[in-house]
Order: sequence, then structure tokens, then C-alpha cells
Amino acid sequence: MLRAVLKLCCGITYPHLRSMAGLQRAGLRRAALAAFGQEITHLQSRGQMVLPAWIPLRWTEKTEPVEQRTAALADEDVFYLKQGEAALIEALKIVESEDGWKLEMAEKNGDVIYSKVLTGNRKVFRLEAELNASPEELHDILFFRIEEIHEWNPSIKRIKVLKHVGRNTMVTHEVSVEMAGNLIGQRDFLNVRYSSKSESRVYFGGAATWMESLPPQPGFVRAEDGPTCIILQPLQDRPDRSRFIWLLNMDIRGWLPQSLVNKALPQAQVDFTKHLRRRLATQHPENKS
Ligand SMILES: CC(C)CCC[C@@H](C)[C@H]1CC[C@H]2[C@@H]3CC=C4C[C@@H](O)CC[C@]4(C)[C@H]3CC[C@]12C
Repeated sequence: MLRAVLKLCCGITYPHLRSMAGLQRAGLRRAALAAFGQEITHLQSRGQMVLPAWIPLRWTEKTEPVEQRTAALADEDVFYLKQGEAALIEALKIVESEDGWKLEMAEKNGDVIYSKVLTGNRKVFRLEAELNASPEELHDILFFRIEEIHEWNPSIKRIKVLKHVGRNTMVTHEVSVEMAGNLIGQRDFLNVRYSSKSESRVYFGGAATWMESLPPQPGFVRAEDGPTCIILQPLQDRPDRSRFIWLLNMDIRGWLPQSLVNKALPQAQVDFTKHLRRRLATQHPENKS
């Protein structure tokens, strides 16, 4: 039973989402979400929700218990909040797993990308880089100012926040531009995004989600993010710089050769990081790196 519930909590990937699409009738869906939320809350309150030991739980320590945090929220908001938290937990599990990683790319500037094939044959990518900004600055640029990302990142056409749940959870709609010399057409994404802080680290979690007011759009291929995360950690000797770890876990959908997709995804990470560095250099023009 516990196993099944944990699978449900963390399995924000396809089977769960597909069945959500099947539950589109609002009433049914709401009932399912409410039951799902109650089950987690119940398990957490009984201390049965087994979380891996390395996951810092301080973000829940600082805030009130889940029941109080969610008491004033609508079912839908509770769903997004829990989905965001679960995405982060699941993505951290992937990123911190020790086996199966293979070096995919090592850039001259020290950035590295590892890849790993998950069960179900999904290839995920883990980029590790050092950035010239503190975790707080990156939290601001990448999370609170998410709608401005397209201004400095040409791979993204636009990002819109469709819903906020408190300060740390939101539902976003992203539209990418054509990639790989136009071989990969525009994609759109609908994600829940969640952020949490633990001491000096900042975490972002995200996963594909569903929203009645934004079903897949005609003319767009809706890509699906599996649980993904970003970890920002200050360097020990230079707290104004951060170690940036980004798990890209994405099904870009459409009819594309897997070999093309597996090249485009790490390249998208390299490009994103390049543009992020340029953006940071405009903030601190005196110490470019
Ligand atoms: C290969 C093709 C189809 C996809 C390329 C576009 C990719 C690189 C784009 C599309 C949407 C983008 C994401 C949109 C929003 C966020 C949230 C932010 O807090 C960190 C960056 C992050 C996670 C972006 C990373 C880059 C991203 C994943």
C-alpha cells in the first residue's frame, strides 16, 4: 500500500499524467486530487512517508505542518504544491543516484554533462557548472523573474506564470523556439515549478502538469518534463559564486530520431548556461567569467 502511494506521489511522469487527462471532468478530477492529497498528508503526519536520508527536510521544518500550510488553500492549489514538492524529491533522487552515469560532454570552461538511462528508456542529463553569482541571485533570476528569461535566452520564446501558490510554487507555460537548425519545431510546456531553500542551498523542482484552462494547443507539440531539478550551492571559498546542477528530464514528443534528440538536449543545456553567463555578466560587468 505504502509503496503504491509513494509511487503515486512521485510518479508525476506519464502514466499519472495520462490518467489525469482521462479524468478531465472537473468533479472527478477534483475528487481524485483531494484523495491523493489527503493520502500524502496522512502518511506524512504519521511519519510514514519515507524520504531518502540525504534530502534536507529543513524547508518543512521552518514552515508550519503541511495541514496548516494547506488549510486555507483550494484543492487545486494543494495539488500543485504537493506535485511540486514531490517532483523535487523525485528529481533529487535521480540526480543523487550514484550508478549509471556516463560522461556525455566536457566543455573547456569546466562544465560537464553526464547522462543516464532510466528505466523505461528515458535518457536524462545532468549538467554541472560553476556560475558567477550567489544562489540568491540565481534564485531571483531563474525563479522569481522567470517571465524575463526569454529576454536573455534565445531558445525560449516566452514564459508565462499562469498561477502562483504562495511564493514558492507556480504553474508556468513555456514556449521554445525551433531548435537544431529548425529540425525540432516549437514546443510548449506546462509545468509546476517549486522552489525551496535549505541553509545556503536553493532547490528548484518541476514537472509537467495539467490545467483545465490550458489544454495542449493546436499547432504546438506539448513536450513533457519528467521530474527535473536545479540545485544551487555556494562555493565554499567563494560564496558569491555557485555550483549549478541541473537535471534535464524531458520527453520532447513528436516524431524525431532518438539520436537527434539525444544530441539536442545536452546542447540545449550548454546553450542555456552560455546565455545565463552572459546575463550574469551584465549584472557584474567587472568580473566576467
Ligand atoms: C530541445 C528542445 C525541444 C527544448 C529546448 C528548450 C529548453 C532548453 C528550454 C525550454 C523551457 C526551458 C526552461 C523554462 C523554465 C525554467 C525554469 C527556471 O527556473 C530554470 C530554467 C528552466 C528550467 C528552463 C531551462 C531551459 C528550457 C528547458
